[in-house]
Amino acid sequence: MRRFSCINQTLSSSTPSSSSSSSFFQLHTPSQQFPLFILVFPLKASNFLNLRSVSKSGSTENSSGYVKKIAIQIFLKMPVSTRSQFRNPHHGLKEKLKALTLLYEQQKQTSASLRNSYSKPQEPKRNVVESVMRENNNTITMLPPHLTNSTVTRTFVLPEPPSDDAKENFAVGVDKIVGFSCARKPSTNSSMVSNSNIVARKLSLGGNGGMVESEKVAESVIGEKQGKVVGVGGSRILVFVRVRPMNKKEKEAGSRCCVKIVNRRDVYLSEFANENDYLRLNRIRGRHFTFDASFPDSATQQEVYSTTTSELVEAVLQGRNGSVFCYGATGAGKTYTMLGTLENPGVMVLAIKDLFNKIRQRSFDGSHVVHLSYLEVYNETVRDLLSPGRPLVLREDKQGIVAAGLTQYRAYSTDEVMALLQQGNQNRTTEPTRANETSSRSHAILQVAVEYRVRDTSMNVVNRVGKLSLIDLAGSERALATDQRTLRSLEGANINRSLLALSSCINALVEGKKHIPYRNSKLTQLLKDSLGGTCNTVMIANVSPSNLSFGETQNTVHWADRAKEIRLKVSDANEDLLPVPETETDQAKLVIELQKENREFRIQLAKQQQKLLTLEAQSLAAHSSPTPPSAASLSTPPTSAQPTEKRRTRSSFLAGTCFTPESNKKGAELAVRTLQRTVKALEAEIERMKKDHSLQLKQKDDLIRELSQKAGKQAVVSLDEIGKRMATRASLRPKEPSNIELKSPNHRFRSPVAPTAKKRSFWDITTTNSPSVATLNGRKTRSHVIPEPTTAPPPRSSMLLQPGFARQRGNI
Ligand SMILES: Nc1ncnc2c1ncn2[C@@H]1O[C@H](COP(=O)(O)OP(=O)(O)OP(=O)(O)O)[C@@H](O)[C@H]1O
Repeated sequence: MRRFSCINQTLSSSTPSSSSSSSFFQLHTPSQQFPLFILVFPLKASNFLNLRSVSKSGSTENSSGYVKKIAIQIFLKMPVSTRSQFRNPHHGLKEKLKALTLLYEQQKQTSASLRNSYSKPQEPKRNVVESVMRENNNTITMLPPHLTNSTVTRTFVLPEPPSDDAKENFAVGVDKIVGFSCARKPSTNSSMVSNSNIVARKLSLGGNGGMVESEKVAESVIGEKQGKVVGVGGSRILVFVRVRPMNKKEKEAGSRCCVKIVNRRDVYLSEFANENDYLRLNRIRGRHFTFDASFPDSATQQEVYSTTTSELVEAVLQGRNGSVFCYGATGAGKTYTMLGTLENPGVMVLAIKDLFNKIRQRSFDGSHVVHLSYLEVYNETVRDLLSPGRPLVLREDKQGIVAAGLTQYRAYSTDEVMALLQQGNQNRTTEPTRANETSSRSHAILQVAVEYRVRDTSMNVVNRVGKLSLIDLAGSERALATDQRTLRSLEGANINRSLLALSSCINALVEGKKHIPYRNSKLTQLLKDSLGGTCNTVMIANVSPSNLSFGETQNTVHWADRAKEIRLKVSDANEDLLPVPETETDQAKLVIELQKENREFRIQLAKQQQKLLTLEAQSLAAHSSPTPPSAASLSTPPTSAQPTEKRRTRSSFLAGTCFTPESNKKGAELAVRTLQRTVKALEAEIERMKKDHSLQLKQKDDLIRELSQKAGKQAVVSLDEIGKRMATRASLRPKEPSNIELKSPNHRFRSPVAPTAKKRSFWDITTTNSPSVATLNGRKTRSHVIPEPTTAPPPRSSMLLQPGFARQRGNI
């Protein structure tokens, strides 16, 4: 018995906490001591070593053999059910699994508690399990009612957004499960913790697509500057991803967001699956991609345009080709991105507006001509959207693939283009499908060609043509996603066919194959220039945020990621040197020479003006001479006709002797004072002249009044007498020498007998025609005919009385 107890002790110490120890004790529950020995059999060799040592210490020889014997006896005495436990090979494994599960749970709880204490440092540490439970409870209250009944089994943790320059795929701990909300604002930690029956698996690296090696990034030609993606040299396609907002249908279906944009570039895809779907849970993968820029559902149309396309518009104006195309599942927002709505115009509209604005700004350097065409590829036929008719045939010429007979409209303004675009869209094939009410069933290509001529430095005429292709692809789709009706499925098949051809081309281009299968579809033929040619290309991948469209989203993002690797040929400006006729060259040369001459003259003129200003300044300084100007000179202000000689002599005088540099300041002060005095004198003179003038006017009016009163009293006199006694204002004026030439227009109204009167005035004409007026010296007038005033001197000749005459005071 002593030996047995020793063995028991040894066993207990060798298996302190393992599951085998627990089963060991369970087997001990019978009161007999025998079962103690039963466990000896499964024990390892080390235990036997212990046994041996015990037996040695207990001076028992061959103890193991003895023990074996007893054990066998006991074993044989055992009931069959108990014996079978030892034969079952899986029994130990099960126990091990149980122990591991327990260990895992413990570790999980520990990490949860650590995380909890990190996110909420104020909270006192508490039991790990309790903490996890509390989190879970929180989440339950946030879930929709149909989800709250489900069993809470897992904790979800949102990955910390990687820092801006993190180039690795995001990965969390092996056993962590991640998921995130689709709220526009960054979600809080608590909202990330989900316990529904839908679980999201950890984002893991999924194939090549997710790989963003540092070299790749370093090699990347993209630079991000103030939110703008800048392509350098356009050596590869720029790829962008745009997530549309969740629509009503998706919200009603209780779908969850499976796309998350981080740092404006990184896209995280997360698949959600029912937690009971074990097989699927094992297969699904979250993925991480990086693009040139990624737009969340809150991004505006303008943001998308300025980040993706505005650079292309600039390049088109320099004679380069550019194309933008949207790719994505049906209803993912391609048409919204390209066309937009009236309130939120899309890339096509914004690009055209921008193009015309830029043309207006730079129209000085050449004449721009804008041509526009709009076509669709529907069921593998090319149709003109601006003037619908028969299908068009694609031909290849030196410009590339062209649709023969396609209407090229010359556009002069943005409004005109808008109208054409609207007209084209009305002709475009759209049908409601299950996935989208206004599903585009065709690929639409709007092409704007800008042609302009400029002269280079050697006066050659250079013709530049830049083309911008804006492409709204039809949605890639599954037949189930649309309709099963014949026409729709045929459309779908054709759409998929062309998209498949597109993806084959992308693959071939990425792999650097010599043969690119452009000819597989009309779409790829038309996109040949955009994909592998000398063209700056932008691809916008549109995705839905809903987990119900996860498959389509993953496909789209996968292809977008592939497309990133497409290299483009270096694009030169499309320039042609045009032959210029000789006469035109001569004219152009003449124009240039004249312009040059003109410039020189302008410079000379500016210099002369400068000189004049200097002279005027000097003349001002001359006025500030120590001898103040005389009163006479003050009363007669200097006119522009004043001889400059005088000023020059003064300036030379100043420069010569009178003023030394020391006395300059004094002289300037003196000049200011003198000028002030001059100004005052001039003002006084003006005032005096004003008074004189008003006095003269008053006197003149008095005289007129007096004369007219006298005229009323006079009897009728003979015409001869009247002729002799007529008084006019002119008669009151001092007599002028007859040889003075009249210069002022007022003089025209003076006496018609004046030998200097050259023109007949309005007065002359009207009075000549009036029958009732008197005739003076054979000339009819409308003058005031008055009897001879007693005071007035007898007039030498008849005069016209005109208002507003200035006369000298002394004559009245
Ligand atoms: N960024 C967005 N903001 C607001 N609404 C959007 C956005 N993107 C798409 N939508 C809306 O989603 C719906 C489907 O978009 P749209 O028609 O552009 O999809 P699509 O990819 O062109 O589909 P299809 O390939 O079937 O033509 C439209 O009602 C559109 O207004």
